[in-house]
Amino acid sequence: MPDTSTTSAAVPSGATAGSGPAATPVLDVRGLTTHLGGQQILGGVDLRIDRGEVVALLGTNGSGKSTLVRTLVRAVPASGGTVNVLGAPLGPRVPWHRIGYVPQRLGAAGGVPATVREIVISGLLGPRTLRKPRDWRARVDAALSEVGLLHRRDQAVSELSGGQQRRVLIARALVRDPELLILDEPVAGVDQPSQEAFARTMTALVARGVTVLVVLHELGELEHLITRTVVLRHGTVVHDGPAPRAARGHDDPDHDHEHAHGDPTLAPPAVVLTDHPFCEAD
Ligand SMILES: Nc1ncnc2c1ncn2[C@@H]1O[C@H](COP(=O)(O)OP(=O)(O)OP(=O)(O)O)[C@@H](O)[C@H]1O
Repeated sequence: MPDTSTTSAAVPSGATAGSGPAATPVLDVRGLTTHLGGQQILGGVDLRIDRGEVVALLGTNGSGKSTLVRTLVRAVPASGGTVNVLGAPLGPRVPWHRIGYVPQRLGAAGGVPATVREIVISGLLGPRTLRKPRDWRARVDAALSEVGLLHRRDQAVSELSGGQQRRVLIARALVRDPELLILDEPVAGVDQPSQEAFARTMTALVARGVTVLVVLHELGELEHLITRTVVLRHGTVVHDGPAPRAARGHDDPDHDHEHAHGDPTLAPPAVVLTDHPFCEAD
């Protein structure tokens, strides 16, 4: 894996992300390139996210959204550029315990005879320690309550619906009490109750000031929370700006919103490591 830490000089390591324009960004990505299977997937991505922002990452299928977030959590290696996360260059100095990641798929848990609680507990384990914190029971129960699955905690995760399994992964991320939450299509194909539970969870997290990067195909129930949209196309950012907001209904010919009609990727469209904490076998 390339060590991007040696090329990163944007932010002094250990700096604390704060508020205000001069504060250290939660995420600072410059010229990021990623290759997979011998092909360039990300072609020089620039992205800055400040504390408290809720950023939706959009784009058509295959535009590179998952590759970008997987690169940010070191699930796939960067091949160029610099990335700083919570003030540290991408690598072991990043405070991974302050970051929650929800992958697109259940990954390693699929087919494994683990209970809901065991999956969530795994979110408390770090890359260098398998020891649970003393208050693990309370934290696990709180995270499961947050996603409405406390009553399922002793059930095998394989017995849950796809939407419920996704909620377990969200609880696994929340149990870390993250400052930065990265989610990859958390509501794609999930049942309505799970979508509503997710929207309630996100509303509570945003109210607490958690910074969010979420891959989405459509803003849907999260539209009111999104502060910025970033659109990828062919592995590069083609739009980075305020979330489009319809002032009148979309059927109204005089409706007013900020996205370009001619470009479907700009319409209100369509939200996981060895020495890293989120290794997924998907
Ligand atoms: N492990 C891999 N090896 C080779 N190519 C890959 C790999 N993973 C993804 N790709 C390719 O990278 C491109 C971007 O895929 P990615 O999953 O990042 O897109 P996406 O925008 O998240 O798509 P979707 O919306 O369908 O999830 C696609 O062309 C895909 O085929």
